[in-house]
Amino acid sequence: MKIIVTDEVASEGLALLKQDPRVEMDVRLGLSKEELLKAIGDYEVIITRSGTTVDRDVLDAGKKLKMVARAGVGIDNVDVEYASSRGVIVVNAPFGNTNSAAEHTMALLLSACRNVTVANASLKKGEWKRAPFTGVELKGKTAGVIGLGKVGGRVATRLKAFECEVLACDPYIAAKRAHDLGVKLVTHDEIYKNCDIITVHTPLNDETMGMIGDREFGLMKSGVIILNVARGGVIGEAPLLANLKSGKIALAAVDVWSEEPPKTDLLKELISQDKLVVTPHLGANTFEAQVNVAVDVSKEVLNYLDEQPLENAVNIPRFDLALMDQMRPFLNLMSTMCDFGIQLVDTNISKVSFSFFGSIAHYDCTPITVCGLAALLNKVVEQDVNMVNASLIAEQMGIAVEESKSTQTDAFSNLITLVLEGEGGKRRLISGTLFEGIPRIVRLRDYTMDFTPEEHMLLMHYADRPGMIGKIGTIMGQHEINIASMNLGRSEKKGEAMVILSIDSAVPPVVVEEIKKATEATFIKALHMPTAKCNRCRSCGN
Ligand SMILES: NC(=O)c1ccc[n+]([C@@H]2O[C@H](COP(=O)([O-])OP(=O)(O)OC[C@H]3O[C@@H](n4cnc5c(N)ncnc54)[C@H](O)[C@@H]3O)[C@@H](O)[C@H]2O)c1
Ligand SMILES: O=C(O)[C@H](O)COP(=O)(O)O
Repeated sequence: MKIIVTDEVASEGLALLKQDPRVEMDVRLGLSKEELLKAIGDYEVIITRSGTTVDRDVLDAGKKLKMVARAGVGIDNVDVEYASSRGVIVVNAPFGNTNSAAEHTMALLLSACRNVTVANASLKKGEWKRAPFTGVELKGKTAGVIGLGKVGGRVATRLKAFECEVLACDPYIAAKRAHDLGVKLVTHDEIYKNCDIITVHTPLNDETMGMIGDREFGLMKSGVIILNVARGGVIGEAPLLANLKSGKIALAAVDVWSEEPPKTDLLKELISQDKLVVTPHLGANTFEAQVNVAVDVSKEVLNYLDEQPLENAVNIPRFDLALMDQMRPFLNLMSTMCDFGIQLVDTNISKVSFSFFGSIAHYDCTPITVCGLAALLNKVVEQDVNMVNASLIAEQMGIAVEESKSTQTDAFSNLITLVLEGEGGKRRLISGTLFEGIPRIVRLRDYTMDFTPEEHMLLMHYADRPGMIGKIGTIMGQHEINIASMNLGRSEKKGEAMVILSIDSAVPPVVVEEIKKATEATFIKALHMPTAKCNRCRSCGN
């Protein structure tokens, strides 16, 4: 697999990939957009930081691209929605630089409060000035944390250690988190009105872009201290400059910019302000954090190569890692049922229903549904369908997807039912379960069955009468096709029968035709299930 690394990523992480014989890696830093567009077509994985914009152009040019791996938390530089539509997995490293960003926030806050940067420059110039650099203390101040996630939570804890009263605002967290951190949860406006120090720790998105602008600055106390170590643009840069100049903001510190590196006159003027401490996006730049995020994304790339579950994919529905071992056999069952079911459909599909019964229904089954959808669509569209783009492709094709769950079940502790509906209301129903971790199909239409799908099978439906099995066996024997097992479902004696044969090799179309004639089958289909090769194996779970 060819990997391109376009930002500085710690060698300790990349070493994990380099030592893998399946990986061919090129580190190409400082590429212009044109250069990246030219190069990206050769690669299956791009490893980046915030310095590389992975937009539509890059994703379109990345014809072989399977994964965008962001060695850090913010993914605002990646067009995740477009990547998803193209089936490209986006992973990040959401934990490795949290502490680094929180410590950097405190470093900037203390630098601003104690005039460290300006006093440092003054002394280095040969001056000895003390009174102009008189600072302010954190103790006793009210500090507001906007975004009480991983970084915000750590900043809150550190502010408390400095004896600040901490207010926080985050509409998406449980009140318990604020309670556990010992901070008071308030509204955005209460933060603006009451705080001496305000620090933002939200992602940059449509909701948070320009979140702090003229109105919000208008609500703030005079002499407020403002920090942005989250993303450029969360605090409006023009109003920040205006309020720094007017003195409404006493001090500020900014690590992140709407344009990096900053080139506009506005940003240059903002950066030049004495009351503003600035750094060039250094929040995550500690040796510790860089090793952490590099190792984390490299492990994700290896997980992808090994077909193991991804821990930090941002555009794939997934189970909690703790549940993964328990759920993997159900993913296999679902793929098997879908591979089987789709071969029975001879019209366009208009609706797919996935129903989960029994103890499995206690869990979020979305990953199993999406896995099934991907298995189905892979068989019907040219495009490569995976768990990233399956739902989107179904929507584009006008296929309705339904999921239902019930903890009630009759005979099995767990049961999954797949219903495929085609044109003219044609329905195919398949129910499956796991016996000791192995997929079993236990219902086809209204027939009770019991078989483990195998690589080669023959399914048929005919009027049950004596001698049918013998006829089938004779024809198969004449063509030297060995029957491994047979399962028969009947609604009543001498009624209709549904028969499934597992065979050791494929049944050629002429033989299918011969059997059809001999049995007067109303339905007959030779099925090929390459994915079922492993169904007899009890250990690998593939
Ligand atoms: N300067 C750096 O180098 C650096 C380093 C790490 C993280 N970051 C940035 O810091 C930010 C936070 O990172 P994190 O790891 O803590 O992310 P996180 O996802 O753990 O936390 C973000 C929090 O913001 C909250 N939030 C979202 N919208 C909000 C809104 N409108 N108002 C209030 N809260 C809102 C979310 O509920 C979440 O709790 C991200 O933008 C990340 O990119 C920057
Ligand atoms: O979002 C992040 O992880 C931080 O902002 C760090 O970005 P960087 O990896 O470009 O330093």
